[in-house]
Amino acid sequence: MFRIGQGYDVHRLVPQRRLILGGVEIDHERGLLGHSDADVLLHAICDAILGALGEGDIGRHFPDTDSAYRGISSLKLLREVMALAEGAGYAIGNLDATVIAQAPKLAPHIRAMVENIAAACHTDVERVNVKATTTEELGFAGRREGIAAQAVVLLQKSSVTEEIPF
Ligand SMILES: Nc1ccn([C@@H]2O[C@H](COP(=O)(O)O)[C@@H](O)[C@H]2O)c(=O)n1
Ligand SMILES: C[C@@]1(CO)OP(=O)(O)OP(=O)(O)OC[C@H]1O
Repeated sequence: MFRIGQGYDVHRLVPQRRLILGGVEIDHERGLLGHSDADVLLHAICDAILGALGEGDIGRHFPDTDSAYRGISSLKLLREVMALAEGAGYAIGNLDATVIAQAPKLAPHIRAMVENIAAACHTDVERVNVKATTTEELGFAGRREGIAAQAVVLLQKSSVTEEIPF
């Protein structure tokens, strides 16, 4: 009836790439490098859902050797992952994620990220939480070399989610 999963991802910050987090394009002097749009937050969420389903990871479902995924919006990947969950009879119980970034300041963008994630997962914004933290200038994130994200997702059988409001 319940399945829990966690996800973690890191992407490198480089010049001349767009910075997209939670499906939101953020004005910044560098962006994340990847085969897709490198949306590290959505990748961590995809992995958490896949983990809850016992379905491996994002690289297994969307290999970075497949040109179909070059530059793809990770919102599309999240919708596909969610379709797998729904096909197995699951809906989001709740989802919590943290973006680990020294910069830029993400607080002004969090609400838009939550709305994108909730829409892609066919759930209410009340079931989705996104946080941001720096690492106090320690480590790769602190040196602004990359951005990391982690996520935890609880999946519930859809029948339960319909009966029990959040
Ligand atoms: N990239 C970030 C990082 C953090 N925030 C917000 O600032 C708060 C304090 O961060 P600490 O790392 O000093 O704990 C944090 O709780 C976030 O609200 C942010 O907006 N963007
Ligand atoms: C998302 C995919 C899509 O090809 O590519 P990347 O953007 O490189 O992201 P990563 O987190 O390395 O996961 C692998 C791939 O699934």
